[in-house]
Amino acid sequence: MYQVKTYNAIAQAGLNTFTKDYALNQSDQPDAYLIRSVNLHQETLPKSLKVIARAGAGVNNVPLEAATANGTAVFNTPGSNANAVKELVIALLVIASRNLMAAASYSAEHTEADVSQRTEHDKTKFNGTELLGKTLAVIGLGHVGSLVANAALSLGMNVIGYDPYLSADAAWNIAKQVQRAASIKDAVKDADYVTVHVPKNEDTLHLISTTELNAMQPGVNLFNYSRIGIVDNAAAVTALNAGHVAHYYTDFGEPQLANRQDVTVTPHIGGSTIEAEVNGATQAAKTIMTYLETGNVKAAINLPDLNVPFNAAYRFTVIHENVPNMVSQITSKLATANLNIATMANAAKDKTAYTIIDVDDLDHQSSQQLIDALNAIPAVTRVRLLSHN
Ligand SMILES: NC(=O)C1=CN([C@@H]2O[C@H](COP(=O)(O)OP(=O)(O)OC[C@H]3O[C@@H](n4cnc5c(N)ncnc54)[C@H](O)[C@@H]3O)[C@@H](O)[C@H]2O)C=CC1
Ligand SMILES: O=C(O)CCC(=O)C(=O)O
Repeated sequence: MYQVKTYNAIAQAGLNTFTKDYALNQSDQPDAYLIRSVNLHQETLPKSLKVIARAGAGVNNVPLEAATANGTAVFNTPGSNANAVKELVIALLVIASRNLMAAASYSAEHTEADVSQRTEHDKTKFNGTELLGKTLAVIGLGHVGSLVANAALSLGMNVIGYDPYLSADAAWNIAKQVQRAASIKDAVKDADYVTVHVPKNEDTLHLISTTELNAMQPGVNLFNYSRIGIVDNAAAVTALNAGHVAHYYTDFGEPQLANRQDVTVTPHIGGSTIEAEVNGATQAAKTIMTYLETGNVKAAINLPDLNVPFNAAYRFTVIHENVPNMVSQITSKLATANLNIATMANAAKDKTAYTIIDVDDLDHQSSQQLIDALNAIPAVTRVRLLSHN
């Protein structure tokens, strides 16, 4: 029985995906974590932990180096909540263009009779603009950014995208009318609205700061529905104070953004729809089961892709450092154990490599000895033995 520890509110419909071989509990010997936004950076990952699945996109709450050193695979659920973020950003574009926050709270501030008398008079206070023909800059054109860009096009906006790392697969999702910018400055310089949809990492910290804000035209509306820190909030506040940025919308609050008419902070609700939560939890549960039962890897954050049909009786999976001579050391241990290899595959990603070896016969007496011998190879971080039962 596999032990799965969950953190945060995980959609029950997703948890129902687990088969009877999985126990959901708070075990201190978990095989898997299924998480959302919990910050794991201060946690010591237990040695039993083979996989962390993040229901959602961002993995900045997961200590990736520690996980890799522990031999723990880390996955997210790409795209599972992208539509939810897209719809929220489109709603905010409409809110921004039509002064809708102020207009919608208007009736709450007046008595019924007063409203009926004043409506026609006061409506001029809430004049807006249309999105049709306005320009949106989208920084990051992955799962969320591509949906936002395409939806904005369908509203008649001009859309300029910037994403120097766009994958070939992701490029297929972007409408050809989205113009490509060569730099952030080029993307934002004529934009009425700027939205960022990039992962948080050391390269994207303060991606939008004073230089980029100064490159925007006065009156721009800025959106950060990615992560705190991608927009330099201190620089954004300076630009708001100068009247250069008209309004800043973000999903991530901090004290300097509080109590301002020109800032809207939503409480990290970008992915908070029933549909997105079910999608994410279901995808995460399936990922955990596939990895624990077959060792196969597709789109892990810290392991290379490796997909080998599991047809043999037994499978060894070995996570190790990406250094020379590992495969020969591993196979020589199997040779010493007099084992015939049915299938073998190896792949590497950055500093980490992963080897799968299938065998048809295995003497149970000596299997633990072999696991110990593989674990004793310097640079091996985790060995697992899988079988079909
Ligand atoms: N507010 C919320 O609740 C949610 C927030 N997010 C966040 O939104 C962001 C985007 O998520 P996804 O679209 O799913 O990720 P993704 O990985 O599908 O796309 C990110 C894109 O950013 C691009 N990129 C990376 N560095 C860049 C840079 N320096 N400049 C320009 N582009 C760059 C990548 O090439 C990629 O195409 C992430 O930070 C994620 O954590 C995602 C879902 C919900
Ligand atoms: O609602 C959540 O769990 C977080 C969504 C999010 O920020 C993400 O998927 O990166």
